[in-house]
Amino acid sequence: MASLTVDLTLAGIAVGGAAALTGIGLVVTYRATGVLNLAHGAIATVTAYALRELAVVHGWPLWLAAATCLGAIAPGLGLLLDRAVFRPLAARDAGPAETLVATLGVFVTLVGAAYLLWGGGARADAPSLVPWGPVAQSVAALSTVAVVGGAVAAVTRWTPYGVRLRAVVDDRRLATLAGIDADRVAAAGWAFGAFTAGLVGVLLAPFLRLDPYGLSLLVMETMAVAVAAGMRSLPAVVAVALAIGVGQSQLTRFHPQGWAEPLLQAVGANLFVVALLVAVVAGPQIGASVTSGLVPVRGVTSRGSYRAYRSWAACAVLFLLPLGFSGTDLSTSVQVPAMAVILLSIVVVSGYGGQISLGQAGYAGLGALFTGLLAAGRFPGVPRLPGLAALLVAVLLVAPLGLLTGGPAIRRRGLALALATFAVGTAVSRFVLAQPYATSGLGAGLPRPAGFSDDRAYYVLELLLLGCVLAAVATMRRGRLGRSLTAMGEHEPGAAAAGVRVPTLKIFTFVVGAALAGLGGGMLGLGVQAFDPGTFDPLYGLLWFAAVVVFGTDSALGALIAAALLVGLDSGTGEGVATAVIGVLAILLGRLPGGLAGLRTRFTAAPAVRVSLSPAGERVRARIAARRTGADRPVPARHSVSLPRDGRLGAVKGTARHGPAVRLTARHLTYAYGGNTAVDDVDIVVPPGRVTALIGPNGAGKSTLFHCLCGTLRPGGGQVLLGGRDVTRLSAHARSRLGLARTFQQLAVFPGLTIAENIHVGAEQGRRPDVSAATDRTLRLLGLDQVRDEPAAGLPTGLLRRAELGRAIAAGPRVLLLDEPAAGLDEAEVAALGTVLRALAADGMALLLVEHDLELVGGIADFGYAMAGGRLLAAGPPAAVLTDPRVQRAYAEALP
Ligand SMILES: Nc1ncnc2c1ncn2[C@@H]1O[C@H](COP(=O)(O)OP(=O)(O)OP(=O)(O)O)[C@@H](O)[C@H]1O
Repeated sequence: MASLTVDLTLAGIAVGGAAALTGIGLVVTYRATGVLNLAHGAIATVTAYALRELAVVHGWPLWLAAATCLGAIAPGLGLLLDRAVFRPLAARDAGPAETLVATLGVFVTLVGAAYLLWGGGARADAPSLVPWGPVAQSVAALSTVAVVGGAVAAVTRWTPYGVRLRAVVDDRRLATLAGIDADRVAAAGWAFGAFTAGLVGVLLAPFLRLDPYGLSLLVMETMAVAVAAGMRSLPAVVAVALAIGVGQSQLTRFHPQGWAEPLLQAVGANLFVVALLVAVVAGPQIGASVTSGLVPVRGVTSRGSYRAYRSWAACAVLFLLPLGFSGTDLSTSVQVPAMAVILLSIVVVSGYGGQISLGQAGYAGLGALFTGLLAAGRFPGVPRLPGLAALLVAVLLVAPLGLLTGGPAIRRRGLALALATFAVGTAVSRFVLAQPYATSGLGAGLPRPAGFSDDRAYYVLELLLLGCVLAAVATMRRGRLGRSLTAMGEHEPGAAAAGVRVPTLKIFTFVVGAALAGLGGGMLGLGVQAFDPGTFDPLYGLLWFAAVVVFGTDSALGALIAAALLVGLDSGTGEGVATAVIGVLAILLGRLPGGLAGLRTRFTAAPAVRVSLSPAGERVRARIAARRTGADRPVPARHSVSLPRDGRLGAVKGTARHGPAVRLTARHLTYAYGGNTAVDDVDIVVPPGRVTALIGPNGAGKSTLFHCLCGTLRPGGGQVLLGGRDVTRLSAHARSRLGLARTFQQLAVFPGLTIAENIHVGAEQGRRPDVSAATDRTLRLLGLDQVRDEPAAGLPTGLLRRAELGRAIAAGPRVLLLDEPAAGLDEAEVAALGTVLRALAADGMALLLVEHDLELVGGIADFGYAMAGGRLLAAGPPAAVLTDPRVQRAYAEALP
């Protein structure tokens, strides 16, 4: 017994050691570059194959092959990735979403390349650098971890590189300004990270299957240890890795009775997946807290244009083409509509809702599994159902499971959400799809619906279902739902401030996404008449996501083309080609803002002879031009876009619609960031019919107080009252529905919507009966009626500030909080803004103005508060506050 315990512990240490190496490599790369390298596992796989190629195929001595692989190939690959992929992204300040897609692209490319070069079968002859036996392996693993971890600690602590690394980690821009070559630091980080990946690959390959997908995925799962350690602490990485490794092997000792045994075995075998799930769902947020749309690539939104109709017609011909083939064997073609429905599920979640989902393969697999079980009469408590009914019931069963990823999405964003959805997809695959108790007997003979048993008839049925899905997806794009989704995807806090019920909408998109993926999976299962868990491997979740992003995340047409490409390439040229092609395209995307959709417009939007278009056509052209340049777009000279100084202020009348005037009150409000108290026992009152100003030097705590008032931060102490109602614990969107509106310091407009649509979003969330009239009135009031149909993307800042203000006031708020509304406006615009704000106050609205423009404050405020160091310094008439010696001293002290 004791020897069993020791043996299992040693085996666990060997696995934990490999996971620790993965974690160390990931953390170092992340700290040096800000990139969580999802391709780590693929680099491990390629290095392991390279070692086998040199030592086994070409007969090199093992030490020479290992030195070449670990000393040259793996770090060289890291350097290549740095130069070719990630440095260009860093140079143009690409967002976390683009970087994530690039790492996925690298992952998919390397896996596809490994597949093409070395085939898909598992290799049992990977050479081992470590003698067999648990003692030797665990000693080797521990000593490697000690050497690598110790070297990293020594380098970061005691060498000039370490100092530079720490400076870059703290503040990359500042470090660069101080003369540090951040690119070299990043290159070293990539080389080291790839070296550790290679080390893990060559250590693990002999003991596991060496196949392109399996090893890559396995190493990816072990990134749980880095995530659990908050991507920071190396000792924590090692401790978590060893604990999971040992726990995993010790679990193999337990053999409970009945259903618990396979479950326990599955938990044991997949403990890293469980740990990843727990770490991303319950652990700290990793990565930047991204506040804008996560998925950068949007297709051309010239919906309704001639070119769009032409593309759709071409696509329809492509999908109808197989029906013209002679014979009845369409066994490959039947996979295309099913795949298209699965990819459309990603379009809904990521393109429309702006949420990253890497786990759609899990839902597709569940759809196929449930369809099979229902059709075979093996679903517990449900009688055997005919094929079509089985498919539809399966969709209904899968839909609520969308909560599995929708739930984490409420609190998680960016990288954390990507990992959470990946972990959910992997867990579904491992705990359900791959379990014999769920799937036995479904390998073959899944019956198609009666009357659709031959390929041709079934293909027609699939086209009908695809048509229904396209119609449903198109309705999601329109009207209030479409605007709310776009707003949420492009600026989540902005959408919440406008009153969009962000958590509900997120759940909704994930539920619809799960239903569609389930439908596509079921169609695929019926199409190939078998349930194969391998078809829904978690890796496909990554590949399908990359494919959708490459063809324009919000483009339904792109999803159809991607589906045809994925199925067609693999069946026509051999498996692995589609993977490699999609991977390369995803990498290229980083070099081509706008994605393939952007590429399309590049060639088609600039005809040699410029034909003059109708006004609508010109708008599309302008929109395309903006996408190509990404620059601020000049506003057409013929438009009058200045703010009205007085003439149109009649439009203000009745702007506030949320009922009687109220005051906003903060009592003893306190907020601390860790140990730093940014707001300290502050009392303020914002009465109706007045402009109240809040001033103070940089770092005074104004923004933090502002966030506590509007609900984006939850104060640590004190109360916020709206009228008599305590709203301290209400979310931002709930406060907005009670009549509290806000603008943002950093512009919060929705670039994918027109100026009028931006304002419409605010008006319709305010539940006004007169949404269109309120939108028109607001456009007039702010002098925006001439640019109402211009897309917001790329318009000048002054106009966008007004559009944001318009969105806030169109909701008919009773209290309006403005965070530096004059930033980016010229003198005339500031003066006109002041006139509008005074008119709003005269109409009964309560306004709070956080502003650095003291002239504006002195000119329009009725009452002023001054803060410094988190506390109120002075309160009273603006002139008195501005000249208060304590306030002047605080400003003087804050000067550099
Ligand atoms: N996200 C954060 N994490 C940690 N500390 C923060 C954070 N945001 C602000 N702080 C700190 O809280 C204090 C108050 O910052 P705050 O941004 O509220 O001041 P402010 O008056 O709005 O400044 P500014 O006019 O420059 O926007 C500062 O010391 C700042 O460094």
